Amino acid sequence: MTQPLLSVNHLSHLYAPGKGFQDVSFELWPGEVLGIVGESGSGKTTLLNAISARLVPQHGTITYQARDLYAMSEAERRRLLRTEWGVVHQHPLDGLRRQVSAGGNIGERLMATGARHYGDIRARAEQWLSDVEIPPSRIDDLPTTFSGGMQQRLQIARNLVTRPKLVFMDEPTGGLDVSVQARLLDLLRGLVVEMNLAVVMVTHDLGVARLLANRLLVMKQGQVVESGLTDRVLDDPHHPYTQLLVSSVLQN
Ligand SMILES: Nc1ncnc2c1ncn2[C@@H]1O[C@H](COP(=O)(O)OP(=O)(O)OP(=O)(O)O)[C@@H](O)[C@H]1O
Repeated sequence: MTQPLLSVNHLSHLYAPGKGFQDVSFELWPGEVLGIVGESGSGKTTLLNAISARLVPQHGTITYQARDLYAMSEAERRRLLRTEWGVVHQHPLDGLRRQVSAGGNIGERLMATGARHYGDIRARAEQWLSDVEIPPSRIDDLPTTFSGGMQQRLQIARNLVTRPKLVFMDEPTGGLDVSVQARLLDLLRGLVVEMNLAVVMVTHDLGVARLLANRLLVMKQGQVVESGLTDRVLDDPHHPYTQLLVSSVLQN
């Protein structure tokens, strides 16, 4: 491919001075994982919402496969979110349907891409449950009966079943126990490579960023203060704020 999957150009959205993000630009290529890191309140989630078509930004443009995202109709953006894109929320129940079984949560996304045959849908849902290490015997159970780690794995299965090109993740391992987190990270890393997924991931955890992201944007008070390859940014941070972030992790 000779063009980026996603181009973000001079994007801004401010709720109030210093609250939101300002003048953010970057490109994302197929198969690339971009981590957005920075302290709480630096505008990471607001930025993620704007680039994933869930918040109309005040300024700037986003192009997805050379098409202006906000020149598309609302219906087209919604279709993208149901098919070629995925969104993994920090709190899994925000990204799952509580009243629908685990299998139904996965099958629903398949149906959005045209699958109609009940037996096939169920078989693929079972396969995905097992891929994300949920016993397929739980296929008819409601997600609310699952542990937090299982819910997060179900949310990942629901998003990836349509083989999306681009997935947005907001603190995908936040709020989970350390051991559950480590297994989930391994699983995610494997899936990202295997499916050649492009990912934009918000995290305040530099360990998660190091494991998953190829490139990082470091945000402070709504502005990108540094960007580059993950190893370069974390091993040789140039901006004093990045240096502070990295050293505060080392001291912990
Ligand atoms: N809907 C909103 N209306 C007004 N202000 C908002 C709104 N959403 C977020 N903010 C403010 O914008 C700033 C950026 O918030 P945002 O959630 O994007 O930061 P963040 O870096 O993701 O932080 P965290 O890691 O704590 O989630 C914060 O000061 C927040 O209070």
